[in-house]
Amino acid sequence: MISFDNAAYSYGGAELLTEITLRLVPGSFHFLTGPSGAGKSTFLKLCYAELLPTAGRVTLFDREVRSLGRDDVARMRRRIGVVHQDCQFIDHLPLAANVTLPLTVSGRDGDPQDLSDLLGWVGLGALADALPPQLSGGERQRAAVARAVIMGPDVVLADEPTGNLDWEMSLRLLTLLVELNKMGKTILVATHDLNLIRTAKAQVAARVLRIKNRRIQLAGADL
Ligand SMILES: Nc1ncnc2c1ncn2[C@@H]1O[C@H](COP(=O)(O)OP(=O)(O)OP(=O)(O)O)[C@@H](O)[C@H]1O
Repeated sequence: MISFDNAAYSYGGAELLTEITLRLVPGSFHFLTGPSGAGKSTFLKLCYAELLPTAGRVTLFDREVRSLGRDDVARMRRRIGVVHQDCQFIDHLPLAANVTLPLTVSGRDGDPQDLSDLLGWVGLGALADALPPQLSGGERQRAAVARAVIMGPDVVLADEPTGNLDWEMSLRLLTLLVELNKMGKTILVATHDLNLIRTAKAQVAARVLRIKNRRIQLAGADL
């Protein structure tokens, strides 16, 4: 689904990530961890072709990312939902319009019942008309999950989705990600919250990738 073959990335100086060889198979659940600045967000960006590897190969849905034209990338992105670290909502649009923005941008009309079901699933059914600045951090993150899945992606990538949330809200968000995985979606969550990873491991067969010395390794049971 997403595979890295001896891939590397550099912002111009020394390589930030190097010799990355791994595969995210359909239906898998991975965490990505590592110290601040290690390259977690950069790795996620490589996973949705926001960045192209500076060496080696990254393949999305059996296509090498460097061979993709602009339309191919747009098509690919519909299959990959991203929960961004900072949510990036449009403040003057109500929550429902923010969540359906990916549909609007691609010229599709959403089914109002589907939207209502989706907002209900993330626990925001009563806040469809609220403006983003009126939402709490946890509500914003759950809205970001709803927006990431509105196009029915195969893969969901989340960048520190619980970064600013208290533990109860973090668990609620984790539950949504676990449920998405149970629906068959491939999940990758960047986080430095080891408690969250330990808790998740009781609920789902999650594997942990760790960035160490610019490389990404599968972490053992030593979490
Ligand atoms: N556009 C850019 N140009 C140059 N350097 C960058 C750019 N984006 C990120 N970096 C640098 O690359 C390194 C890795 O950044 P990245 O955001 O991928 O790390 P991270 O592991 O996600 O960090 P955090 O946990 O703090 O979010 C950092 O040193 C950062 O300053």
